[in-house]
Amino acid sequence: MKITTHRVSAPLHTPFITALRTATHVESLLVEVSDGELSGWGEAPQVWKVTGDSLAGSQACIEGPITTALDGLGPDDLTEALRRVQGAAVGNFGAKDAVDVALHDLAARRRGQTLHGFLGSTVDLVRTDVTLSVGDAAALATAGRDRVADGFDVLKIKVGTDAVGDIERVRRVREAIGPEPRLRLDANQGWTRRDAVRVIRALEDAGCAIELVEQPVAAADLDGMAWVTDRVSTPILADESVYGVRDLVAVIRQGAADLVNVKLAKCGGLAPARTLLELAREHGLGAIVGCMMESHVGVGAAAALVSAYPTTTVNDLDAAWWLREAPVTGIRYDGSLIHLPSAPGLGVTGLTA
Ligand SMILES: C[C@H](N)C(=O)N[C@H](CCC(=O)O)C(=O)O
Ligand SMILES: [Mg+2]
Repeated sequence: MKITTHRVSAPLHTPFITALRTATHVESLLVEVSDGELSGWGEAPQVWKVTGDSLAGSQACIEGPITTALDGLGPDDLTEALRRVQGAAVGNFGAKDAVDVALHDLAARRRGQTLHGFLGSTVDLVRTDVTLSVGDAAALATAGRDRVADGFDVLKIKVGTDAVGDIERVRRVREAIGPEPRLRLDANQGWTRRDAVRVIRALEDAGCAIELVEQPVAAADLDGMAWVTDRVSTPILADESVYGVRDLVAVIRQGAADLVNVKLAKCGGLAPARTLLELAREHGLGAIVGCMMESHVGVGAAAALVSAYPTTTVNDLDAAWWLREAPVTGIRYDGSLIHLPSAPGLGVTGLTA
């Protein structure tokens, strides 16, 4: 098998702003694994402020230890190939994700199947929420109304930059969109535990009907997250606190959250993501599948996953919707619905530009 990497810098139509970072582009390494005839595709997004993965680091890992680990292996032994990818290096989840997905994609194509079909799915539509960037109350209220008009019925508001102001911002969005659309919040680690309880209780008292609050406190502060989870009625979703199985076990043991956000770029691809979803299910923890700011390749793989392994609520797979133009063919958005491709694998036929 031959592995080729392509650096992609794709502009967004609107800046994506969280408590951790501002992105104007998706910066990704697209990875192509070829058997000489067919290619499977995967994606390693650069997210310095979340995973710490960079294009250069992912490229070095893929061209170095991962390529060495796969040396001499044919495309038919998917299980062994996936095992070798995970064992090739410590960390480097973006690099492992890209090659894991590309290997799955190649295996699906070799059978003439879509990736979601290969994973066992019989559905080709997946629902997503849409994110509202950090902003002032008026801008958020307008963006909320616009997204509902675009056909989204689950909105995720980025908060966490200023706890007191967050209460008013969220209240204004709820007022602007009315009672029907679901609202969820993502603080991206921006609050202290006391801020988190104060904000969430204020929103509960104001009747804002928040579906869930994602990563209220610092990733490493599981005690703090458990403290918050114990003190509010709104479900708490662990994101940056959970990369792999060890992290999820810690969250479960401490009762630190009600749900977990599984992302391919945090755990290293489809195989480890399935393990996490299974573990969450066995322990009665809710789960969603999310994404980093990444393109149709990474989001397409995550959408294929949830079409085969349903989660407990609507997933957070809007990243590719933010792109001004698609750098590859594959999934397509229609309001809150993601149409999975009918072409083999992820439906990627090469770079469009
Ligand atoms: C894109 C998705 N809706 C999202 O919000 N993901 C973020 C991290 C994305 C990034 O910073 O690249 C999250 O859930 O924290
Ligand atoms: Mg998050």
